[in-house]
Formats: sequence, C-alpha cells, structure tokens
Amino acid sequence: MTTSIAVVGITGTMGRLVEALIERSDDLSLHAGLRSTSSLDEMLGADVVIDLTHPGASQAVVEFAVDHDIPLVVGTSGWSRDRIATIEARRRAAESSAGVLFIPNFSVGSVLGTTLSALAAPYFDSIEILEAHHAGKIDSPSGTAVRTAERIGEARSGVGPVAAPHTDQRARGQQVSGVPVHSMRLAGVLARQDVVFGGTGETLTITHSTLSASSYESGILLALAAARNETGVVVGLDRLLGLDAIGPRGSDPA
Ligand SMILES: NC(=O)C1=CN([C@@H]2O[C@H](COP(=O)(O)OP(=O)(O)OC[C@H]3O[C@@H](n4cnc5c(N)ncnc54)[C@H](OP(=O)(O)O)[C@@H]3O)[C@@H](O)[C@H]2O)C=CC1
Ligand SMILES: O=C(O)C1=N[C@H](C(=O)O)C[C@H](O)C1
Repeated sequence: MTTSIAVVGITGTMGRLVEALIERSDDLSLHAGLRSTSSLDEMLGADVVIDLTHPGASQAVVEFAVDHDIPLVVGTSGWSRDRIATIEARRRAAESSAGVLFIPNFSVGSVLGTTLSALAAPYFDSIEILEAHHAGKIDSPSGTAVRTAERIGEARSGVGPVAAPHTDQRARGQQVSGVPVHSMRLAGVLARQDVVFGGTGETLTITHSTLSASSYESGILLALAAARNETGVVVGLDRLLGLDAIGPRGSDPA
C-alpha cells in the first residue's frame, strides 16, 4: 500500500521536485496538489501533507493539518522556535497526535553543517553567519540560518552569549539568538551558508553549498516516510538522522 501525499505548493520549484519524487516512487502516491488558489480541504484524506509554500501562507496550512490531525512535513522557511511553540500549543489543545515535522533544510550536508556549528559553538566567543541565496528568495534570514543560530545559542547556554560588538549598526546584520546573521540575495547562487567562528589567533569556517536541488531529495523522502510514525512536533532533519545525539542541544518546543 502506498502513502498518499498532499503537496501544498505543487506549482513551485520545490513542489514540482516533490511531485517528480512521488512519480518515481513505488511507495508514494499523489493525493492532491495545492496551489495558492486551492481550497485547504483538498488536504483531507491524505496520509501525509507536505508544505512548500511561502512564509506568509504556511501558517494556515500547518494549522489546518494540525486541526485535522494529518501528519505534516513543513519545508517552508520562516518557522522560528517561537512560531513553532505556538503550533505545539495548538496541537496540544486540539489533542492532535499526528507528527508535525519542521525541516528547515532537507539537505544532509546542510544539517551536518548546522550540527557541527552547534558542536563548535561553546569553544568560540565570536560567531557570525553569512548566508547567500538566489535572488528570487523572498524571506531573510534563511530558515537554515535561523535554525543554525538557534542551535548555536542553545549550545552556548552554559558559557554565555556570543560576543558581537556594535550590533546597533545596521550593517552588522540581524541578531538571531544573539548571533549576527548577514543575508545576500544573488543571481547565480542557489544556497550557501558560512558559519564563521573567531578565536584567539584563529578562525574556523563551516561552509555548506547547495549546488543542485537534488540535494534535498533524500531528506524529503526520509521526512515523508517518518511523518506517519512520529508523534507531535519534530524540528530538523538531524532528529531523523540521529544527529541530535551529537554535541550540545537545547530543548525544542516539543
Ligand atoms: N526545507 C528546505 O530544504 C527547503 C525549503 N525551501 C523553502 O520552500 C518554500 C517554497 O520554495 P519554492 O518552491 O522555491 O517557492 P516557489 O515560489 O517556487 O513556490 C511557492 C508555491 O507556494 C504556492 N502557494 C503560495 N501561497 C499559497 C497558499 N496560500 N496556499 C497554497 N499554496 C500557496 C505557490 O502557488 P501559486 O503557483 O498558485 O502561486 C507555489 O506553488 C520557501 O519557503 C523556501 O524557502 C526551499 C528549498 C529547500
Ligand atoms: O528558498 C530557498 O531556496 C531555500 N530555503 C530554505 C531556507 O530558507 O533555509 C532552505 C534552503 O536554504 C533553500
């Protein structure tokens, strides 16, 4: 028996990628493909919903799936820890037990970069994130940068905040969990993140580059397979890969 998937955002770059993955899979089938003009009711009856829309549209999609107890994978960016906490509260109020998987980045290399950054974070007081994405990306900072900064902030809970001088100046970036994040939107780029650690007489840089959207495929398949078996809110592909056991980790809202 196949797992039927409702793809919300099916006309988008990521939605088309998921549709092609479903077509190639013997284990998955397409329940419905939703776009901006679709009724959210089209999600009803799906085994799993995957949301790949826009930060402004994702809230309604997530709330609908939670309220109807449908397992959900959220790939849309813009879901900070605080926003996810509101969904966890809603899920509890609705007594929904379905899995709600927030996956800021489906790429294994990216999530390893974030995990390694959390591992390094307690050892360097100076930390800044530079992220670059294609010029069509409408939100900044990226969801990946927000997640990385949050993991760094958690990892430093025992050693104190990042030392970031002159953050009142706009050119010093946006503060996320005390980490300055600098966003570039450039033609020719897909996605890239550099996490730069400054120490005594040395720097360490953890760089991840997305060269093709195919890097998301294995993570998407893993998340779709896991969604039916998980209960409640899960944040990050690292949890599904077992990487959360590595290094310091704070508490997610679940
Ligand atoms: N987690 C990850 O690894 C990755 C996440 N992303 C994120 O995924 C999201 C989608 O990216 P991308 O595919 O490039 O975006 P696109 O702009 O290409 O596609 C957006 C899609 O969302 C649909 N949409 C917009 N509003 C609504 C709505 N209210 N209800 C239903 N559907 C809606 C659009 O439909 P329509 O055609 O009708 O406008 C379109 O299908 C972004 O937030 C991006 O940051 C991207 C890459 C990797
Ligand atoms: O919009 C994108 O392209 C991407 N968005 C996600 C993000 O905001 O981190 C994931 C990836 O970086 C690509």
